[in-house]
Amino acid sequence: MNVIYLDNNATTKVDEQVIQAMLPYLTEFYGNPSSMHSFGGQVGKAVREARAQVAALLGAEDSEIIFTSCGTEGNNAAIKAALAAQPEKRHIITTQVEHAAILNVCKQLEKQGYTVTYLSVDRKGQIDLMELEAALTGNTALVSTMYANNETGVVFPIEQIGLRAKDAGAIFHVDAVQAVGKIPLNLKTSSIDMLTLSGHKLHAPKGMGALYVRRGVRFRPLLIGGHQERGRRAGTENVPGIIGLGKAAELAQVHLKDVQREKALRDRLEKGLLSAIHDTEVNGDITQRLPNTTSIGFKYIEGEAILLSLNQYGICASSGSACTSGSLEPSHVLRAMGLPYTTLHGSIRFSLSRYTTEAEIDRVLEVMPPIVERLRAISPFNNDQADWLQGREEALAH
Ligand SMILES: Cc1ncc(COP(=O)(O)O)c(C=O)c1O
Ligand code: FES
Repeated sequence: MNVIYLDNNATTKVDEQVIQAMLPYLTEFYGNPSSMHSFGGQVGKAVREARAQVAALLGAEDSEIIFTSCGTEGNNAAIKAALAAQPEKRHIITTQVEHAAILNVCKQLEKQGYTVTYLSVDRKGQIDLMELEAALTGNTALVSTMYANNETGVVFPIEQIGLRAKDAGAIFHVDAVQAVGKIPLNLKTSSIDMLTLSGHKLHAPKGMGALYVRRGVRFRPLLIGGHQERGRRAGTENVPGIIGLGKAAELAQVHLKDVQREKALRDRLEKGLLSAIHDTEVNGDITQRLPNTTSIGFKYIEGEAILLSLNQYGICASSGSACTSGSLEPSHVLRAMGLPYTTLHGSIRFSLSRYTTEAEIDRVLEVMPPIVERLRAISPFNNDQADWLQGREEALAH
């Protein structure tokens, strides 16, 4: 059975050209980029080229790019660096809908005496800039928000957040793991101080990422050791991974030009599902959204049951973020948006990529209506019980 892969926000297929670019650095060019001999030196040159490719995608200087082991490392390093640079400040602002690689770091920092403001989101998944303004004080070291949400695709008003953070003298970090390669970026003209990206979301391998640190922003390394990455990230470089990320960045820049095709397929899927299946709604702000993502709530049924049924057709989607999907807890993102209980549990995320075809979308449109119909027929939660369930949910939340 052919797999129809619509879970690209969880991870993506490594591009064939990325693999080809990497291969020589797993075989013949195994030198250490820091070595004095030219055998290592040629590897160092390739690493410099990859850095330039990543910088070009972001509109950054080469020297502003630090290679990391993943998006999670980038986020950890950015937060810790921002706090270390301003030890007198003890306040952080983030949002309720961040990835675990931000939220769990913040929770740990709270235990260490920091105060964290978790900005709320509205029903569309958008933050309130007034709430941000009210939260900012002279004690705020860092504002860290995501560029685009991994579950809903909702894009935050990044520059408006950044300008407010800068006015208050805070460092502005952006987790752009889901945005890079899907939205054009130009960090030269941006208020972003630090930005995280992850290779495996843009057709490079897993376990590879980068952190952008604006020139002039004080940075303290997370990993201490050798002088690699200009002393900002110790450890012998993951050369094949770096070469792969560079190539993936170059390809992403080309692909950004025809992202409309992907968006058109996403819209076709969304419109098709909404018109064929009643009691269905799109979660999140559809005017400010990634071109590849749709999160759809199918009322009165369980998302996990839909996923299992889709799985039988070889269709991969997701009910929340891959990291938390084993937990059966409703998504913290959809919860923060205040979705009703009945939608919260029946929400599915479809995330497309440049490999998605029209035939694949049509196949999903073919199989989804009967799946939902069958599950609803056996669902104990019919319309009458929905109000009772919502009431119970609210009671439990208090
Ligand atoms: C928004 C966001 N931030 C951070 C991460 C973590 O990236 P990585 O898997 O490379 O650690 C992910 C991916 O799971 C993500 O979606
Ligand atoms: S894999 Fe995307 S949220 Fe963890």
